[in-house]
Amino acid sequence: MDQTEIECNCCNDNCKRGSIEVICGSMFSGKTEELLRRLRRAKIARQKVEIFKPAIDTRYDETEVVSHDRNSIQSTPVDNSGNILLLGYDTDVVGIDEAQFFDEQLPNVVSQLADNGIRVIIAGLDMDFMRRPFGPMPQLLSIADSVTKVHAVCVECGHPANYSYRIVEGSEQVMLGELGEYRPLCRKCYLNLVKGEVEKDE
Ligand SMILES: Nc1ncnc2c1ncn2[C@@H]1O[C@H](COP(=O)(O)OP(=O)(O)O)[C@@H](O)[C@H]1O
Ligand SMILES: Cc1cn([C@H]2C[C@H](O)[C@@H](COP(=O)(O)O)O2)c(=O)[nH]c1=O
Ligand SMILES: [Zn+2]
Repeated sequence: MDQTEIECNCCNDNCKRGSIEVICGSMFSGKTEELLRRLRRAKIARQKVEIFKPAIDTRYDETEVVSHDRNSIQSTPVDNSGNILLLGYDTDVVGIDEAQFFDEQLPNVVSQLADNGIRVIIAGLDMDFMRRPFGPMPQLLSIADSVTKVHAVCVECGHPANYSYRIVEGSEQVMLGELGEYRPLCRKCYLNLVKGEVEKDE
């Protein structure tokens, strides 16, 4: 049994109780890798798996969920969370990547799926580049049966990184990007760079 999977005491089988698992952290923390690992294991267990991502996330591929290491899995891009309810109803496991980009109905949608016996596994950024809670993530974290917080490596000092620092201009919350646009940083290095920005402006 996976450490993060909920152990069932009533039987050793899949008793279709449904659950919500959330994987969160900064950019490059391994959220997508962890999502892919759990989904692959479910497929090996011959479970029916459906994977969704927001249609706006076209960074590496239109339809695949792709990690920064270029591991991938086929997914269905959807432009709102209601489509996940329609398309994910008749399955054992639903995977959702980049959950921060979905609308505020996503917590309601995943609750309905889990209440109908589906295991829902969600990966998303908990904070944006200004360390503000991102999209529906706070609500998802509060209704989750299990939460896994993963960390990247701070590119400045090598300590665990909790934040995604934006290195390009732009104050909009949503801006797709990779290492050319964002850097994973620990608290100390994040604050140092923000302080440097303020001093530059003065
Ligand atoms: N600073 C970093 N810290 C950790 N992993 C990094 C870093 N830079 C690049 N990577 C790569 O990113 C991979 C994780 O990618 P991914 O699962 O797509 O992360 P996330 O979905 O959290 O952005 C790691 O396995 C590693 O190879
Ligand atoms: C911090 C931050 C990130 N984004 C974008 C950048 C990427 O396209 C995704 C995160 O992808 P990952 O799989 O977690 O690496 O989100 C954004 O739009 N706004 C932000 O503040
Ligand atoms: Zn650091």
